[in-house]
This record gives sequence, C-alpha cells and structure tokens, in this order.
Amino acid sequence: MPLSVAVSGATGYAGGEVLRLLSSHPELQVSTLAGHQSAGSLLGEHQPHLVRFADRQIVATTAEDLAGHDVIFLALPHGASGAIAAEIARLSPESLVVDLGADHRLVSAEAWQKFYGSDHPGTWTYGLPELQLPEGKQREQIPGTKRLAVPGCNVTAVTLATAPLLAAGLIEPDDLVAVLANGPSGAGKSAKTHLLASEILGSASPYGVGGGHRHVPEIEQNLNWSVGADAATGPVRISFTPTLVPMARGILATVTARIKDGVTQAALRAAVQTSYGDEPFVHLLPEGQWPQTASTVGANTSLIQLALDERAGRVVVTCVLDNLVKGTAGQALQATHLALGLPETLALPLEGVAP
Ligand SMILES: NC(=O)C1=CN([C@@H]2O[C@H](COP(=O)(O)OP(=O)(O)OC[C@H]3O[C@@H](n4cnc5c(N)ncnc54)[C@H](OP(=O)(O)O)[C@@H]3O)[C@@H](O)[C@H]2O)C=CC1
Ligand SMILES: CC(=O)N[C@@H](CCC(=O)OP(=O)(O)O)C(=O)O
Repeated sequence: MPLSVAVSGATGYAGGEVLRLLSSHPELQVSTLAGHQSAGSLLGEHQPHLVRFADRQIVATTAEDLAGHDVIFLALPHGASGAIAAEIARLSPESLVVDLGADHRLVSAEAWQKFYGSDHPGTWTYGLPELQLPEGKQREQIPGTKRLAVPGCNVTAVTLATAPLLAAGLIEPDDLVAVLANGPSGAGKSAKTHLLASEILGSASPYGVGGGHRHVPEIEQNLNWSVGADAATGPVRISFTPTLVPMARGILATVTARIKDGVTQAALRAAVQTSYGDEPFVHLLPEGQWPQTASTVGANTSLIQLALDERAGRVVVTCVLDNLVKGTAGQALQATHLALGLPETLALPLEGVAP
C-alpha cells in the first residue's frame, strides 16, 4: 500500500515541483495539499501544469491537517516551518517531516540568529546525500531519520563543486571564491519588484554581495564537515556572490580555490571522479566539456567540470543544476527515499529537457 503524503506550500515553486515528481510515484501518494492565501481554492488555479492534481482542493497549512501522514513536505518561506514542525512533532511523532526551507539546516544557533534574525528552530538530519565527508558520504546519516533538512540550490551547487577537493586535501580551505548565475525561480513565486520581467530580461545583476547572503554559513558548515572540522569554527572561508540572470530555472556555480603545492589537473579530476564516480545524479563531464544549465532542466542531475589554472595557482570548478529539482524538490525526494529505505533513484528524472 502506498505511503500517504502531505505537501504544504503546494502553490509555490518548490511545493509544485514536489507534486510534479510525486505525480506518478509508485510508493508515495499525495493525500493533502496545503497552502496559505490559496486555501479553499483548487490547485489547477495556481499550478495549471500539474493536471493530475488540478481538481484537488487546497487546505490551510495547519499541524492538524498535516499530521497523520507518513511523509510531510514543508515547502514554506523561511521561518515558517519551525513552529509548525514543533506542533507536528507533538501530534504525529512518527511522520517523516521533510523541510525544504532553511529552518533546520544550520547547526549553529548563533549563525541562524545572525543571518535569519530569529530564534534557531533546531537542527535536523542534513539531506545532501552526495556530500563528501572525510570518510564516506552524508547519505549514510539519512536512513531511518524522521526529520530531514534539505539544502537549497546555491548551497547544493557550491558544496558539490568543492567538497571532494577539500576532503582530498588538494585545495586551501580559507581561500574559496564562488560566483553564481541564478534563475529567478530560485526566489519563489510571490510578487517581488526585482523579479518583474521588465527588470530581469536583458539584464544580469549581483545580489547578496559582500558576505551577507544567508547561504554563506550553510556553505561553510558543509565544507567544514568535508574536512572533518567543526561546522561553525572550522577553517573554511568562502566569498559568495550570486547573480540574477534571465533564465527561468537553473544555477551555474563557478568556484575557484587556491591549490596546494604540486597539485595537478589529474589529481583534481581523480578526487572528483572518486567521489562521484558511482553517484547516479552527480557527474564529472569528460575533460574539456563544460556544463550548461539547459542540460539539467527538469532533471535531478548535477554536472561538474574543472580546470587547473596553473598561472593563477587556482582550480576552477563549475557545477550546474536545476534549482527546483536537484536544488530543492528532487533532492528532497531523493533524501526521503533514503530515509524510508526506498530505492534512492525512484521516480527521479536523470535526463533534462534541453533545448
Ligand atoms: N524556489 C527555489 O528554487 C527554492 C526554494 N527553496 C525553499 O523552498 C521554500 C518555498 O520556496 P518557493 O516554493 O520558492 O516559494 P513560493 O513563494 O513559490 O511559495 C511559497 C508557498 O508557501 C505558502 N506560504 C506562504 N506563506 C505561508 C505561511 N505563512 N504559512 C504557510 N504557507 C505559506 C504559499 O502559499 P499561498 O500561495 O497559498 O499563499 C506558497 O505555497 C522556501 O523556504 C525556499 O527557500 C529551496 C531551494 C530552492
Ligand atoms: C534568485 C534567488 O533569489 N535565489 C535564491 C535561492 C534560494 C535557495 O537556494 O533556497 P534556500 O534559501 O531555501 O536555500 C537566493 O539566492 O536566495
């Protein structure tokens, strides 16, 4: 018998993508769709592409309505999942709760307070299966967990690009620079002036510049883990600059790092290939072939390439993914499978829809 699922944030980009991926899932069946302002309306009014769910009514997001399902996806704005998750824990402790927002990702309460400006809601099992740790992968922490905190698109792309090189000791941890091209869907569906078509078409603009973006502590946390250091006080330092560009979906992350003396291109490639060679969703491309965001649209796939810039003494690593799939909903479903003991790749698309 399929497991029952509730999806909150069903009218949003992330919740909608969870629904798309669940629409023909063999083991998980969507029972409840929850929203906020849309409560009482039909999903088809908000997500016309999700035809199988078009006539399903949206309920308000309450712990009572979400409790009792085997799996509960929380795709809510930052800060909204902490309170409802606490209520769900009381009403429905056996449910697997999967948070697609940031509320339960950070270990450091101090970092949460500084970058999100509220009390720390807590720390759950981190849902990035391919994260390279000094020994093994983050995947090993996930089976059996009842609480999953799934990282978002920026953090996933930068972490996947960098962790294998750090874990292998090939790059300096305190001199990392990441510049990203980001599609506006990463900012969600709710109306924002800077995301109007008239603002983004034919233009590119940086944001969160100068170390202030809330993803800095999360990236540093993950990369500190990759070298076996404390999440908040470890040696990793990154300069992180995202850039809004006119493509609906996608992330292109370019990370550069100072290499340690004597490190070769072959050693850099070997570290990434060793880490991801057996991974279904993360792929190092053949030498000289550079990844394009279009190749991952709709897929739970991340593509990576690197080159040694000998004159600069730095490695350049690029990583692309679809922010709504490997950067959110696909990753959430992948980690959910691991938590439930289902096959990790179930119902997750590997191929994109380019062009
Ligand atoms: N977009 C992306 O690429 C990524 C998003 N995420 C994370 O996923 C989460 C959702 O993002 P996204 O889907 O993009 O956002 P959207 O703005 O597209 O959707 C937000 C959803 O949350 C609902 N909602 C709004 N306020 C509340 C509230 N107070 N209580 C309950 N529900 C509420 C909305 O319902 P209604 O429409 O009915 O008001 C809507 O369904 C965020 O935490 C985001 O950081 C993570 C990685 C990438
Ligand atoms: C274009 C844009 O604004 N993108 C978002 C990406 C959001 C994301 O990665 O989600 P989480 O915040 O849940 O991690 C940003 O840079 O903040």
